[in-house]
Amino acid sequence: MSIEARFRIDRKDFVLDVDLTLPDKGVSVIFGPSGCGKTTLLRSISGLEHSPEGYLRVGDSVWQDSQQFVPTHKRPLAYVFQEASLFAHLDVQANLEYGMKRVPKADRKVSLETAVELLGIGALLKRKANQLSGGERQRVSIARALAVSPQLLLMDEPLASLNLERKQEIMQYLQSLHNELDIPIIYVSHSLGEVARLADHMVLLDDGRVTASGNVTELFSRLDLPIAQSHKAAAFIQATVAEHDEAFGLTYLDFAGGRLSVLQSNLAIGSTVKLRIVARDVSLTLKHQTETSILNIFPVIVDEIISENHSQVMVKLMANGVPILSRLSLKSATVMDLKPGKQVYAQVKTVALLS
Ligand SMILES: Nc1ncnc2c1ncn2[C@@H]1O[C@H](COP(=O)(O)OP(=O)(O)OP(=O)(O)O)[C@@H](O)[C@H]1O
Repeated sequence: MSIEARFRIDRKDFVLDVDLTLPDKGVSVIFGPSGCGKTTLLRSISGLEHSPEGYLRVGDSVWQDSQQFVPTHKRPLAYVFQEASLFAHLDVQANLEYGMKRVPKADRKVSLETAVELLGIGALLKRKANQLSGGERQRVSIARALAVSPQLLLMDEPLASLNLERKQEIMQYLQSLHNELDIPIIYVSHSLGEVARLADHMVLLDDGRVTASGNVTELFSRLDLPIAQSHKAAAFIQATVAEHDEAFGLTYLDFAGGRLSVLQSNLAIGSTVKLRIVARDVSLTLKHQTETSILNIFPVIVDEIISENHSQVMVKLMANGVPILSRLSLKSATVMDLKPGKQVYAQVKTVALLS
């Protein structure tokens, strides 16, 4: 089953007009510039915004159609905002129990203990909410959202008010939520870093309209979308931890297109990881080079080339079906006579391990 959402909200200077199908598993990120309607879309899903002609189905439950509009408080969802909104005078435990008590026992799929453990807040339970740091407050808000065992979790830039260090820390908790819970998450963000680490599905929103919606790996490698034109353009791939090489301090990762190495990690053999390969770190050669310091080399087929400006091109490559991007000078592309269908070798300078 999926999530199906159709809304039209008319405001004086802004129209949200969307027709979306989202997976009912994993994290779907709504991504777009400030003012494009991300929060309005999330509010429409929650029922805080009423689009008269709207339609919303989550799995097999219809929350809105021409006959009915389930009010927000009756929708089995949880909403995490940018700023944590906890009861300042209550301790963390009481804050967590507050929402949970409204949920009938039979519907409690996430126990308080699980929520506490997933967000690492066991040591904070007796602390008053106004004695927490910003990052701790946000972790408690997320745990409180989980404790109501929602069928859908909505998160509106939950990391926006935190500094980089706190962001990284909470991101780890969000990743483990994603791995361990079966609750679909719709997550608003305007950070490509968050999208890269958390998203399975991405919706690009621009001026109230959906410009693309699909699997993250696929959207990041689409040359017609603005993400491929940003200086951070990158490919995201899944790989499996194959081997640790103690002698050289490396870990080998296998993906459909070959074997990659990263600095040795303590990841379990056989576990799945997400990797980022930035387009400007990928160079191409016509022959397999052996006299090079670059370790990560694999064959690829040129799929598409677009010119970015008068001196630079972006090349989409396929490594046995896995898209990889390479940003090159126009001169290199011309000298190598790159064209769709040509087989070349990708040399990757840096592979970043995201999870
Ligand atoms: N209550 C409101 N009344 C009228 N216009 C509003 C209201 N809330 C938002 N808007 C306008 O609707 C448009 C979409 O706003 P929205 O908050 O959904 O964008 P956003 O993509 O979430 O932005 P940001 O990333 O800055 O949070 C904007 O033009 C905004 O000014």
